[in-house]
Amino acid sequence: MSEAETIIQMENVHTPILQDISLQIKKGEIITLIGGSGAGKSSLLMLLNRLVDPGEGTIHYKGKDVREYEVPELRKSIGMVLQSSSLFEGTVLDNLSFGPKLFQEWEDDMGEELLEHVQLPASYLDRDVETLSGGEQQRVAFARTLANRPDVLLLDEVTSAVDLKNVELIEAFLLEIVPASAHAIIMVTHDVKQAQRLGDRTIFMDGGAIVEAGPTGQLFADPQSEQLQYFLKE
Ligand SMILES: Nc1ncnc2c1ncn2[C@@H]1O[C@H](COP(=O)(O)OP(=O)(O)OP(=O)(O)O)[C@@H](O)[C@H]1O
Repeated sequence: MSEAETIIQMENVHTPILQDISLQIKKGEIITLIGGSGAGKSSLLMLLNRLVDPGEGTIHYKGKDVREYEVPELRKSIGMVLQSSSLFEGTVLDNLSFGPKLFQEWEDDMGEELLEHVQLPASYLDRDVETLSGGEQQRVAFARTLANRPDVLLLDEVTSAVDLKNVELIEAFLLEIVPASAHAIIMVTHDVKQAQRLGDRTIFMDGGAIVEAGPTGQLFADPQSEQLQYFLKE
């Protein structure tokens, strides 16, 4: 089997919050990012789509420094979904079509197709987003991000405010998306069981640094650092 292509490479990145972050993410990987509150997980995600730039070090996306991309182009290709989605006022269709219309890529049958991915019926296209449940809103937020056909998804606590049924649905389509379109997913989660269910590799952060990283099964079965051992006991 040929070696999977590196899609993201961070080298010795420092910010006021993060210390010496180096990592490599390959196409098709799901990376789960764990660590206590304030460990720097969200800060790391924000570097990847240029919500923050490093003080020192470099970040390459598809072989090119992220600072060489136009920001809208980068954020189209590296999509982000947060814990509580901030959908725009209006209908589901308004939300789904917004990004693709900016890039003249909207086609009429896309709405239905996008909702299918997140298991919502086509009739939802005309629903005002305010009338949806929290879990449904979160699924629409995913569909809105997927509408831009991103190659990488950054997910920050995306299931922590939804019920179990929606957690299961979201996890199921995440596991489908990666093999179907070779997206890489970098996912912050407080739920270590979720990290184990989804992650190919897991990164454990503490104090703004990566303390330990490795194949998920191995990391949980045999944590090396005292910090991770302590974190898993909590
Ligand atoms: N804009 C900011 N200005 C100053 N400090 C910040 C800013 N954003 C984050 N921090 C601090 O940086 C540290 C890391 O925050 P970050 O949100 O990345 O952690 P996290 O691991 O995602 O935490 P949580 O799990 O609680 O969301 C925290 O101490 C936080 O208070």
